[in-house]
This record gives sequence, C-alpha cells and structure tokens, in this order.
Amino acid sequence: MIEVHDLNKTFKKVVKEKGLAGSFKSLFNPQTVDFEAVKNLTFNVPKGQVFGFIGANGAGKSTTIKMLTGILTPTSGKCTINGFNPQKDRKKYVQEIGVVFGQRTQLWWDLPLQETYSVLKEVYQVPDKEFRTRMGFLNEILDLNDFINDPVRTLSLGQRMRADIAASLLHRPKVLFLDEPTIGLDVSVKDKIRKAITAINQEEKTTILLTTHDLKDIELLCQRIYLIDHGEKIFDGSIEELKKQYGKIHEVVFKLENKNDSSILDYQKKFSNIDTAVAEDTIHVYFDATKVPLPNIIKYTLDRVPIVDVAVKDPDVEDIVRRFIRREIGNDSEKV
Ligand SMILES: Nc1ncnc2c1ncn2[C@@H]1O[C@H](COP(=O)(O)OP(=O)(O)OP(=O)(O)O)[C@@H](O)[C@H]1O
Repeated sequence: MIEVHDLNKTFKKVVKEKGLAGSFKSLFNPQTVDFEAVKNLTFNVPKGQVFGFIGANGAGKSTTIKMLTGILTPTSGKCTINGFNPQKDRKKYVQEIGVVFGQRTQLWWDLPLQETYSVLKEVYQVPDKEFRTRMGFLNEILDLNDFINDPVRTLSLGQRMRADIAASLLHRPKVLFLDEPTIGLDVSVKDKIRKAITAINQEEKTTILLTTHDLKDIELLCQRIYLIDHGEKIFDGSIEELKKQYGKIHEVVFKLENKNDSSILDYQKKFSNIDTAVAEDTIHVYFDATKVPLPNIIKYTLDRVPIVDVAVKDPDVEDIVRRFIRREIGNDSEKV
C-alpha cells in the first residue's frame, strides 16, 4: 500500500555567526548549509498494517510524513501510495488518505464542528446517505455527539483530537497518517483514541502509519516498528525481533548507601561493553549479558561500596524504545 524507495530530503539551513553582528550578517547575507533530514529511507507497508514510525525529536518523522502526504517534495527518491505519486497525482490522491497532525488542526476554528464535517462532505463529495452512516459510525467510535454543535475553538484538546481524527476518516481513506495523535491527552482520551484506531484498522483494513512518543501506543497499536535516527533507518521489524536484537542489553540497578560512593565505581575501566547512568544514590548499569557476566558486575560493586538494594531488570520493548527515543541506543548500538 505504501512504497518508499531511497527517499531523501535535504533542507537549506541558515548558519548564523555569533553575536548581534552575526545576526545582522545572516539577515542581509545569509550563509546556508545543506541539512539531510531524511536519508535513503526504503520500506513497504502492506495493506491493513499499523506501521509504527518511531524516533527521537528531530529524527525526521514529520518530514517523511509530509513527503508521503504530498506537502513536501522529496529531494530524491520515490514514494507511491496505493499506486499514486503524492506530488503528481495530488487531486486524486487526497481522496485516498486521511491525515492528522496532532499539533495542528484541520478543523475550521470558528465553525461548529458539524459544519466542518458538512464542508468536508462537499470537498470529498460524499453522498448524503453515506455521510449519515459514516457520521453514525464515527460518533460511535469517537463519541462526538456531546460537542458536535460547539464551535471548534471551544473544544478541549481531547475533544479536538477526536474531532480531527473523525474529519480525517470521513471519506473512508485507505491510508491514515497519524502524527502524534495522542500527544498531551489524558489517559482516558488516549484510551478512546487507541480503541478508535484499532476499530478502523480491523473493520476497514485501513493501513495506518503512526508516529508517537507514547510507549503504550507502540505496544498496543503497532504491528511493526520502524525506528529512525537522524533521518536514517536503524530498525525495521516486529516487537519480537526488536526484543531479540536489542534485548540482550540488561540493566542492573544499585542503590548506594552513600551517594558520593558513585565516584569510586569505574565500570568502564573494569569492563568493556558497559554503560552507566548515575542518578543521586542510584547507579544504573547497562551491560550485554552475553559479554559481561552479571555476577562479575555485582561482585565488583559489593567489593567496593556498601549497597542498600540491587535490582536486575530484563529489557522489555518499552525499555528498548525509550532508550532509542532518548538516543541512548543509536546507529552505534552494537557498542552497547
Ligand atoms: N523546513 C525546514 N527547514 C529546515 N530544517 C527543517 C525543516 N523542517 C524540518 N527541519 C529539520 O529536519 C529535522 C527533522 O525534523 P522533523 O520535524 O521531521 O523531525 P521529527 O522526527 O518529526 O521530530 P519531532 O518528534 O520533534 O516532531 C530537524 O532537525 C528539523 O529541524
């Protein structure tokens, strides 16, 4: 359904010299450098898949979605969605897709919500009967009735997001692009939105490309995870494969009796393939269990400092993805 081949996007970025003089200089004589926001992305998403497009802030997710939806033109490479070129076949293509940018709305701010749907009905040329049935279904999965006559500007964020998702689905798109659809929402609204996404995917076999920083979204919704970092693919596969590939990194957490003791422990000097993070009186030690035996780490620690507590954590998907998003694992992840 979605075919992406060697997709690239390079932006020109203005480089500013330091200070006020630098600001004036770049205002009148801007110097630019090329910045590769998306690099050689290649993937295919089959019909009906929920594809989790995941990465840290600035990884290139929105830029990719903008190219796939025809808002931006790729610098090079190709994307085809259900046979359409998003840039060339724009008019026909918009009938095929629904798009939600969680940080922005496509609803008319001053109109009652129902009016927005009536305008969209005309834009997408949805016949009357079909429109009524569709609104009934969308109301059922997204609970719109309580606020459907209110002006959009008066809606809460959760109501607005549900309204936006309904707007993107009005014309029964084959592909749905959801860029952070649960951002800033409380748990109960997130839950409602997740159920609606699942219903659409299961009942209509809609292909869904989802970007999110919410780990529960990833776990509950994504059938496949595609991780990108600095515009490049770093992982593509199922949750099980992700666990297999990166799940070898285990974590042991020591709670120290005296927080100043952390300086006594130099794991990097003693062991190779090891990473640490210190927070107050707690030390997190990340290690590859196939290379460094856990008893050695524990012995090394106990021999040197008094410990109040030790906990060993097996990595779960949330943990792995969280570390990716925080850039604790990147292209050089093999180093641990
Ligand atoms: N129009 C633009 N001009 C110059 N640079 C841009 C432009 N749009 C995006 N970028 C840069 O491209 C990189 C990728 O941005 P993008 O918005 O795609 O990231 P993202 O993965 O969606 O991040 P986030 O999770 O924060 O939304 C960033 O470094 C950003 O500053």
